[in-house]
Amino acid sequence: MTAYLITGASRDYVIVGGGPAGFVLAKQLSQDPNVKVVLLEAGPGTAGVEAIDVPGYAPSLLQTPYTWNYTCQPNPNLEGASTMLHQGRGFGGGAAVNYLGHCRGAPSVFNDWAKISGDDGLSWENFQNDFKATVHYKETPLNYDPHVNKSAYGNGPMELTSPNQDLGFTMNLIKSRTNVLKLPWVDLNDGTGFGISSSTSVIRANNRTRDYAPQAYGWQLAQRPNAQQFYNAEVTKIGFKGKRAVSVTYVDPTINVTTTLTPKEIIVAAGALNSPKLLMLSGVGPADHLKSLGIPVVADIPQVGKNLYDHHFAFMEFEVSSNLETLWQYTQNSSFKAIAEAEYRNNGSGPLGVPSGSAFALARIPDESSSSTLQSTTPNVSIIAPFVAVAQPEAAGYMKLASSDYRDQLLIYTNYYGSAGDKAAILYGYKQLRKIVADPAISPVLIREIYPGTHVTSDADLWHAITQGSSTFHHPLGTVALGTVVEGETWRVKGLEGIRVVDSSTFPNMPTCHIMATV
Ligand SMILES: Cc1cc2nc3c(=O)[nH]c(=O)nc-3n(C[C@H](O)[C@H](O)[C@H](O)COP(=O)(O)OP(=O)(O)OC[C@H]3O[C@@H](n4cnc5c(N)ncnc54)[C@H](O)[C@@H]3O)c2cc1C
Repeated sequence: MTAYLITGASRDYVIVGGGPAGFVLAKQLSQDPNVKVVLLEAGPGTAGVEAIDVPGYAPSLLQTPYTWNYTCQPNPNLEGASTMLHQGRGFGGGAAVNYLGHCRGAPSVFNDWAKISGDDGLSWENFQNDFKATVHYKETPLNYDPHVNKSAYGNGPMELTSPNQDLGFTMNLIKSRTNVLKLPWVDLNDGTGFGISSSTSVIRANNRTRDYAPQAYGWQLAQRPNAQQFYNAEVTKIGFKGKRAVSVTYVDPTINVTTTLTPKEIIVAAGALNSPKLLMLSGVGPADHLKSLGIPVVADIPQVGKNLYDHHFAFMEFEVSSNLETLWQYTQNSSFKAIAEAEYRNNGSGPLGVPSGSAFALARIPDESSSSTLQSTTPNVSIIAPFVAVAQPEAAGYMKLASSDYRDQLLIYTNYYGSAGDKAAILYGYKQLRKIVADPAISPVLIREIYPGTHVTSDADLWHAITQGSSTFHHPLGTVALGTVVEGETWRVKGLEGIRVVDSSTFPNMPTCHIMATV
C-alpha cells in the first residue's frame, strides 16, 4: 500500500490518523456508498505483528516504530525529570500498543462534557448507547466471578473479556483493596464511579489476542469500494483558502513521495499530541507562537495545545513469594519465560494472555487530605509493582512546536502534580499502597519492600520517591478541546470551515479511568 495508488476523483472526506477515532469515523462515514472516504495513517501497517497481537508483549512495543517517542521537557514538579510520553503510531494508533484496559469511569464526567460543549449527546444517559455500540462482552470459563454487569455491553464489533484466570495474585490484590479502601468489587463500565475492577480488556476470547480498531473495523473498509485506508502516509500540512480547509499534503517516507488531496472535508484524528501539532503546522493555533516560528497564521486560536491532561502514576516495588507468576519472572527467568510461551501457544493461558494490570481500584480521597529500580541480580524471584495515580488531575500542561519542520520533536510541558491538590492526592494514595500490601490478604506472601524501602517514611522522602519512581499511563488529552477550540455536536474547528477534529485531543477534561473506551 503506497501513496501513489490514490488517484482520480476528489474525496468527500480525508481522515488524518488511523487510531481508534479515525477507524470508527472511516467505518461510519463510508456506510453510505456515495460518500468517498480516505484514511491516512503516518505509521506502518500492523497486521500479523506478534508483539501487537499477544497481550503480554504490550510493554515491549514502546520505543519501536509502532510508537511516537516523545521526551517531555524537564518537569520542576518531578525534581526536573524529563519523562517519556509515547503515543501509538501505525494502523490502530494507541489501540495497537496500549495495555488493553477498557473502562468508562464516572458518569459525572460525561455530564460535564455535555454542559461544556452544549452537546447533550455526550451526557452519560445518551453516551451509553454509543459505548454499547462499539463493544460486546464475551463470557469465558473463569475460575472466579469477574463481577461484570452484562447490561453495560452491546453488540458492537470490539470483543471484551475478563482476564481468563487468576494467576495467583489478582484475588489477593482485590481482597486487600476491599479491606483497606472499603470499596466493593464492581463493573466500572456500567456507570459505577468508585470501586474495584478486575480489568475488562479488549482481548478476544477464542485465542486471547488483542482486539483493536483495524481488526474490528478495517475489514469492513476493505470491502467498500468507496473507502481507502493507507499506512505510511504522514500528513505534513493542511492547506487553507481563506478560512476554508481545502487540501491535505502527506508524505510516504518509505518511498519519499509527497501527495496532495483536495477533499470536501478534512477530519483530524491524529491523537492528543499530533492533532494540535498538525493544526499548528498548518497555521491554526496561538498566533504569537506560530509567528515566532515563521508559520503564516490562518486562525489565531490560543487554546490549541493548551489544556494537556494525562494520567501519571507513582509505583512501589515489593518482592513476593517466588511461586507467584509475575512479569518480573517472565522478563528475568528464562525457564519461566519458556513455560509461559508454551502455555500461551497451547491454549492462550498464562501471563501472556492477560493484561499487564489485572485489577485496579477507583477511590475518592478524603476531603482533608518504566523501568524498574531493582537491579537484575536474582531472576528467580517475583516482584509486584503496585501503583497509584490521580484519576482526575487539576493541573494542566501544554505543548507547542519546536520548529516549523514536521519531523521535529514537540515541546511538551506536562505539569504533573502541578497543583497542591494533585500533590496531596498522590501522596495520600502512595501511603495507601503500603497499607494495601500490609493487609492480611497479601502479607503472607510478602517478602520485602524494595522501592522506596521501609526506611522512607517522612512526607519529604516519600515525595522524593514519587518523583523518582513515576511514569505515565500514556493518556494525554484535551489539547484541542470541545467548547474552546471545537464546537459541540459538529466537532468543527471554531471559526474555520471544512475541518473537524474528532479524537482524544477534544476531551475537555479527564475521564476517571482508561480513556480508549471513550474515544
Ligand atoms: C503505551 C500506551 C498504553 C495505553 N494503555 C491504555 C489502556 O490500557 N487502556 C486505554 O483505554 N487506553 C490506553 N492508552 C490510551 C489509548 O490508547 C489512547 O487514548 C487512544 O488510542 C487515543 O485514540 P485516538 O484515536 O484519539 O489517537 P491515537 O490512538 O493516538 O491515534 C492517532 C493516530 O494518528 C496517527 N497520526 C499522527 N499524526 C499523523 C499525521 N500527521 N498523519 C497521519 N497520521 C498521523 C498516529 O500515528 C496514530 O495512529 C494507552 C496508550 C499508550 C500509548
